[in-house]
Amino acid sequence: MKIAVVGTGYVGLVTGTCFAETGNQVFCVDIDAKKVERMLNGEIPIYEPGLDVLFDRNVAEGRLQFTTNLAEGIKDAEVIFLALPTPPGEDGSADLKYILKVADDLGHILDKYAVIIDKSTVPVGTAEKVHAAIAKNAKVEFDVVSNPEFLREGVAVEDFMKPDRVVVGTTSEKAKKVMEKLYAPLVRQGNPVIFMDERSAEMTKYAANSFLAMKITFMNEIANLCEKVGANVDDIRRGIGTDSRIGKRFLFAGIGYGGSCFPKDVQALAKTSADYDYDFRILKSVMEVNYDQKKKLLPMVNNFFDNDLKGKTIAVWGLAFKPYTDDIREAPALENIEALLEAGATVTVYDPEAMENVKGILGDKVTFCHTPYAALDDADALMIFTEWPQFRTPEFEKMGKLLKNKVIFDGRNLYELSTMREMGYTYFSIGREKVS
Ligand SMILES: NC(=O)c1ccc[n+]([C@@H]2O[C@H](COP(=O)([O-])OP(=O)(O)OC[C@H]3O[C@@H](n4cnc5c(N)ncnc54)[C@H](O)[C@@H]3O)[C@@H](O)[C@H]2O)c1
Ligand SMILES: O=c1ccn([C@@H]2O[C@H](COP(=O)(O)OP(=O)(O)O[C@H]3O[C@H](CO)[C@@H](O)[C@H](O)[C@H]3O)[C@@H](O)[C@H]2O)c(=O)[nH]1
Repeated sequence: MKIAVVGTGYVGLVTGTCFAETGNQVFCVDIDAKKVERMLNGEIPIYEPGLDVLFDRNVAEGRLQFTTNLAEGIKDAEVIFLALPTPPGEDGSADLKYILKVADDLGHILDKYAVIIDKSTVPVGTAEKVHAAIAKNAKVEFDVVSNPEFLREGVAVEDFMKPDRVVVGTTSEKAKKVMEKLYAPLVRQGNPVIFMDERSAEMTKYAANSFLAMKITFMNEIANLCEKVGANVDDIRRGIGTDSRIGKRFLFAGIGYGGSCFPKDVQALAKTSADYDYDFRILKSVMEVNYDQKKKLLPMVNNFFDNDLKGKTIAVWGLAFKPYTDDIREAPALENIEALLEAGATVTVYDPEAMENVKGILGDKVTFCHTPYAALDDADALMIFTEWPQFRTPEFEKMGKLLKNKVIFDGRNLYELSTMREMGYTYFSIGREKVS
């Protein structure tokens, strides 16, 4: 098929590359001329494991092309993906200006039937708005379909190529046939394309993200209670996760959820609820608890140093909001580092992928180190914010020699309490007893 992808950010690039890999002819369109220039030079603009290989192959074999010109990109395309940003507006609702601008442009240039696909996460009613914006000027027939994306950063290729399900919202039989053809190669392993109307598809995306954010938040609250009653949240996770009605995934207590999706999508669903005069109380709690959870380690650090961080050096392992990505959007590490700096501490940091992005924000306010151990040299304590695999089995003896105090504040529960005890560390984690 001939496919156009408008917006070559995270989702657009994965969508375009994966559809090229399954034999389609894909044109990616982006307004960012520098980004397009880099891609035309064969450079992939994001870090995502496994995507580079597919990107290189499909560019080399001519199935994946790039342009800044919308009319060139959509020429003869049967489907046009809109993978554009939907950042939170001032009132928390998803800002549709990028999508509606492209929709308006499409109305002027569409010259044959095409299915326009909302791939971005957009509130209920957006497909109708996109339809109206195109229809204002369109001279040809077209359909607008809602097809939300469920991929996770870090495992995006696997999620896209082997989706648990594909959700398609359309009430047009013609568009349904096109969507079935489009997704046939991806769902042959037996996972379904679930068809529904546009509004239900739009809600499904917000319901999925909000449910997962709630699941994590529930475990974070259980963790907070575990600390008070003397129970271990990891045991609780194993104890309840084995119940197939609950499931093992997304039960890891920690330093709060971050990233480009959960925070903004929970907020946007709350805004939709308010718009429709519905008081969605669970969502409000999820947001409140997560706000506090992200700062959870700070009182422990302050308390350990008698509320005086001036002159102290805190080493930080992990900046990305989760492993296998360089994405730092809403990453818990960032606001904790800001608080440490504010309190007068010096901060040394290490992250295998995200340091370049953090340099753009913190500049020389922190010291960027080339190895995890370099960050520990003469530091008073270690804080951990991202569960990169290389942090899981470090050399504790070497760490103990580098650190001034053998103390770790772990926002990801990476270590066994027994190991920490044996190695003589003071160890704070989430929802488990303190080791001292
Ligand atoms: N990042 C994820 O993991 C993820 C997963 C599922 C869904 N989503 C949703 O997908 C959407 C896109 O997210 P993202 O992370 O890929 O966004 P992004 O900000 O990384 O990328 C968006 C791209 O759109 C481009 N753009 C803006 N205006 C344009 C225009 N007029 N014409 C062409 N290109 C234009 C930007 O230059 C940028 O490259 C959002 O709604 C997001 O909520 C994201
Ligand atoms: O048990 C868990 C699982 C996740 N997290 C945190 O939750 C956040 C989000 O993690 P994850 O869902 O893996 O990352 P995203 O790439 O943001 O993916 C989410 O957001 C995407 C954008 O909408 C959706 O497409 C995905 O389905 C959805 O999982 C991160 O801060 C994680 O550290 C936890 O704290 N505990």
